[in-house]
Amino acid sequence: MPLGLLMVNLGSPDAPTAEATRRYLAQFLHDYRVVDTSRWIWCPILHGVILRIRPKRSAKAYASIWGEGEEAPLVRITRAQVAGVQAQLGDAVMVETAMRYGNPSIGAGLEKLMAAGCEKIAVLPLYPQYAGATTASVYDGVAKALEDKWDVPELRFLRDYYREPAFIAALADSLSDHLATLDWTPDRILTSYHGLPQTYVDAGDPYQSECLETTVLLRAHTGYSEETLQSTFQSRFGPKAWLQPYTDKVLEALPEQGIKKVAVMMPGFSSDCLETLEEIAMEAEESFLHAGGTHFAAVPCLNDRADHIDLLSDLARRRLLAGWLDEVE
Ligand SMILES: C=CC1=C(C)c2cc3[nH]c(cc4nc(cc5[nH]c(cc1n2)c(C)c5CCC(=O)O)C(CCC(=O)O)=C4C)c(C)c3C=C
Ligand SMILES: [Fe+2]
Ligand SMILES: [Fe+2]
Repeated sequence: MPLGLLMVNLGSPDAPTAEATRRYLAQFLHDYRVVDTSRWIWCPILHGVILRIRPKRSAKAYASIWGEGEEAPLVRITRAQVAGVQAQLGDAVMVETAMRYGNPSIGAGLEKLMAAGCEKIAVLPLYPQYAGATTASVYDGVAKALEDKWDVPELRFLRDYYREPAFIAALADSLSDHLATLDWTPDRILTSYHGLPQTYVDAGDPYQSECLETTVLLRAHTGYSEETLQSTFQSRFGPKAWLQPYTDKVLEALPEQGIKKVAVMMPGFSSDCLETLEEIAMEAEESFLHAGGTHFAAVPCLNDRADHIDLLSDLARRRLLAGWLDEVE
């Protein structure tokens, strides 16, 4: 009987169309972990305004990064990660891809594993830093997918992995590999993390401190100073205050301070996606150059780099499957 490993990422629309994007955003933005506002207030705004306007705009952005594949970059890259980890873990473990929103769903992934006879399933949310909106939402998604089952598998979850030395080393190597392809050296390197409403952190979400600690660990590993390697937060949504400093505002202000060569890396994203490929590598680059910057580089996420596959396989073996593996091998 194989062990099951479900690798879960956020998800993307099924196609870069307004209709598919509306379906995806409707599921995503109904999650209380993502938007904690009372439904009496939120649903009229969501259905009356956001789901009428945003899908068209976001679909255009998705179309600009979609490429030739049938699936969105985030889904394609996650499948490549799953294939890499499956190759390393061998036949004792069956590895499946799942998305918190959209397809392939968490429910479909669990069904496949259970149909193959997995009675023990480990869940690896592909978020290095914990946030209620991401990691805890995966826990909810797994519980929800199992709520109509009489016979539920034994489950284990990974909470975060930003402190793993191999994660920090992979980030540092991906940065130096990318910088080696440039014929210029950045004056400033931003570590840009997805944002979160400030109120969530004030209420106790540890995400901000895990992001800041990631950058501290990366500084210690690379030797970059506090001034050179700076943390920022991107991808705001709505009018509330989100975690600061905001990546776009920092980038727009840097040229005036004489900092015109900038590299941005995104250590909170395990694979490239809309927020890295479009928001940073297209939009942020354009506004930085417009503000007077001369050189801009977006460092690719760890994606299916060999060191990332090694890290994910090791996390699965050491922090999820330990003990279970001895029983099946
Ligand atoms: C509405 C509130 C949002 C919260 C809170 C939020 C937290 C959060 N998200 C990620 C990672 C990703 N988010 C992505 C896209 C995305 N995020 C939001 C909103 C919130 N995110 C929206 C509406 C979207 C969709 C795109 C758009 O319309 O702008 C993605 C990329 C998905 C893709 O298909 O490529 C990722 C990844 C984290 C890590 C996080 C909290 C820490
Ligand atoms: Fe609703
Ligand atoms: Fe998001």
